[in-house]
Amino acid sequence: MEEAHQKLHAIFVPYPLQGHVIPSVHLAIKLASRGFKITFINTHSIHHQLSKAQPNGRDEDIFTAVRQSGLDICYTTVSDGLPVEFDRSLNHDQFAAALLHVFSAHAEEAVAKIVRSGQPVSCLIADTFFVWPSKIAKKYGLKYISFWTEPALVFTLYYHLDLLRKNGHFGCNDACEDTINYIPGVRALNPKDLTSYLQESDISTVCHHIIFNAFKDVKGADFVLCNTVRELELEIISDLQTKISFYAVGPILPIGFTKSLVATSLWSESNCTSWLNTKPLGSVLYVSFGSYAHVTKHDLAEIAHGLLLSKVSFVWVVRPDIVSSDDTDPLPVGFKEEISDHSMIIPWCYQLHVLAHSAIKGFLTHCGWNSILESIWCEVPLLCFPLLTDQITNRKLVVDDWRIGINLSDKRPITREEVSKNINRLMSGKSGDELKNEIKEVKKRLENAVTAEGSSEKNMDQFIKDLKVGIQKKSGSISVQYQNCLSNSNGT
Ligand SMILES: O=c1ccn([C@@H]2O[C@H](COP(=O)(O)OP(=O)(O)O[C@H]3O[C@H](CO)[C@@H](O)[C@H](O)[C@H]3O)[C@@H](O)[C@H]2O)c(=O)[nH]1
Repeated sequence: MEEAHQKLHAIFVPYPLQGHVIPSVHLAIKLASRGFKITFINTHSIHHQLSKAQPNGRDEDIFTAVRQSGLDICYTTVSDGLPVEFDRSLNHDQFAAALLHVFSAHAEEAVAKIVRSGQPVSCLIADTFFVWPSKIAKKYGLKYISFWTEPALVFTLYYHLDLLRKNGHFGCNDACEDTINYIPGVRALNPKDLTSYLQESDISTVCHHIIFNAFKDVKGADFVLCNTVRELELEIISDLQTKISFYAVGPILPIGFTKSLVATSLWSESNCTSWLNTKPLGSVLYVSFGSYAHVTKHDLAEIAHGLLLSKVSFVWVVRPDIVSSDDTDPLPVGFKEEISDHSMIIPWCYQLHVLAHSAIKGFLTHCGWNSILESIWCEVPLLCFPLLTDQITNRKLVVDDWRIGINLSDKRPITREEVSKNINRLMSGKSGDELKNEIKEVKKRLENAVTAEGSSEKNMDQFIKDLKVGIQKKSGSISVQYQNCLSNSNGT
């Protein structure tokens, strides 16, 4: 009874995309193992895809197994405003518009329902890319904890949009090409390393509206948790902490690397362990472009031919919608036959297992932030082919700052010769060894951060302490707000 009384109850709403759901699930587990009660809310669509991807295809509460292990995590689902079977990958802008304009109503209804049920709720944890959490948190008297799943560098760029505008680097016809040296905590940044959205001249798109509104909303957050490590982005984080309650708590990865107890894959995982077991140590290239970005048919063909030219063995994740979900067989004719048993093509896998396998030597990646953290953790150097959003900026961190990866190509469009040359640079010779040594050093920083005395663990302790103090201070006003809110929603 005593323990139940002290438990902090957080409602957790992840952004309904694979690269956000995975770290959100693991953050939820981390918080639950620190004594939180969590109510985790997926969209119906994410839940449907997770269920379909399960070997048994069963429509289950994804947290059943962790609850049986003693963690207090409840699970529910809510509509994102679109029919479950709607092809969100093919109709990206319509999906993004639903998240921008419609999802808040469904999210609010879900929050209101939990609050009205009489359960004591103290906070709302939601992805920074949502445009509504601070308003809903305020209405229901909850602390708002914003979860940022990209590096702190990208957060600070969006946070300082006004500075980028003022200096002619964003939102003008002829964007200035001078080095960006005025963002606090960021030493110098070439405009070509800004996120794709910050480099576009049309800033009236739905994604821009999401960014503008989300970064207005995050200014009302009580806390920001970021999936990064203080030692990797020290100056940026130090500056952000002078402005907001920002905590670096990464890398948020499944503990111990054993298969996660919670289903987090949106596609069925192919098992390539037996095949990898037949390959010599450090001989295979892992290729994956994450869950979200599309590759053009031209680039896909050049990568395919470049892989063949390199003669390196590879495991390539070719998602069913990698080019587009209405082009289900986009690889060059005869490619699959040509690779035979030398290499492997799969639609999806449990990436952490593959990266951790001793046969894997390098990772050709789109530079999604989770993939970068996972690759560092497994000490696998990266071959970078960023496609959009933060991936452009993440490449700069990997290649220019930390020197743990190289570019797939310095020119666009990419050519098969360039692809093959750089695969061989990564997989053999001096540059491969240098990258391996560097990545071992960076891995140490990640590893140290999550030890009991490490920065991320301490930041997590501090966050929980600060949250409790904040909740205690606000408890008087919370109950008043909460009562008002209940009266309003009951129409009294
Ligand atoms: O076959 C696969 C391929 C990927 N993954 C996992 O899927 C996640 C992919 O995440 P990420 O590498 O970050 O790429 P995206 O799916 O593209 O993630 C989106 O979200 C990220 C975090 O916000 C951003 O950094 C990216 O740019 C954005 O596209 C990782 O955890 C991978 O381990 C698998 O489990 N199996």
